[in-house]
Amino acid sequence: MEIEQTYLNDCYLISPRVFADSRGTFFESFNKKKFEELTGHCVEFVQDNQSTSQKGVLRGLHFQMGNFAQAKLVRVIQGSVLDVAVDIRPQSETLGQHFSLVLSAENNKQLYIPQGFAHGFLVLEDDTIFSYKCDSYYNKASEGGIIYNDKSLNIDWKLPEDAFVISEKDKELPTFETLFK
Ligand SMILES: Cc1cn([C@H]2C[C@H](O)[C@@H](COP(=O)(O)OP(=O)(O)O[C@H]3O[C@@H](C)C(=O)[C@@H](O)[C@H]3O)O2)c(=O)[nH]c1=O
Repeated sequence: MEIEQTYLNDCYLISPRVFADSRGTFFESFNKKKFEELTGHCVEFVQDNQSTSQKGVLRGLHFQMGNFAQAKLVRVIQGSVLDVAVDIRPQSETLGQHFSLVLSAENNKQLYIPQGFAHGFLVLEDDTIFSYKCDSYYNKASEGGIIYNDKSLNIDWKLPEDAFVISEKDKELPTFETLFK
């Protein structure tokens, strides 16, 4: 397993070591001890989530507030997404900045998104399966979000917006400025 710090503090890119043989492949999708040794961060994941989506689906940008803030370890099991993590920690030097990358079943990359970030992804292939671990339980009352096309965040989603499929809830999300005014 290789872990690289991204330019956003505490946000890590993880590349598992993949073993291939005549049967297929094997890799450790999570190893708590190695993760903690390599990042210096203690993690206690309590919930695993999985979603399936068709090409063009955009989920996000989401976070949970207060005591229900969630760190997430995200990956793609089938297909591919453009994954985006936005630093919304009020005291952070990189407040409002984001990190994005393609996560796919082919590259097996994972992103560790710490608490205090908003997260979203755009699905790049039909029948994509997205899987993630969270260190805090889902709590509907603590859900927050930012509109995906927020002007100040300026995220390049790489595909034309008119093809996006977005939930009614996500279309109504506030701007970054509204949250941080
Ligand atoms: C996130 C979540 C949703 N649900 C329910 C609520 C709702 O009826 C249904 C679908 O929920 P949503 O529309 O919020 O699903 P989705 O838009 O996929 O939400 C997810 O988006 C990505 C970007 C994230 O980062 C996640 O943390 C999560 O917020 O599933 C749970 O029961 N547990 C959960 O942990």
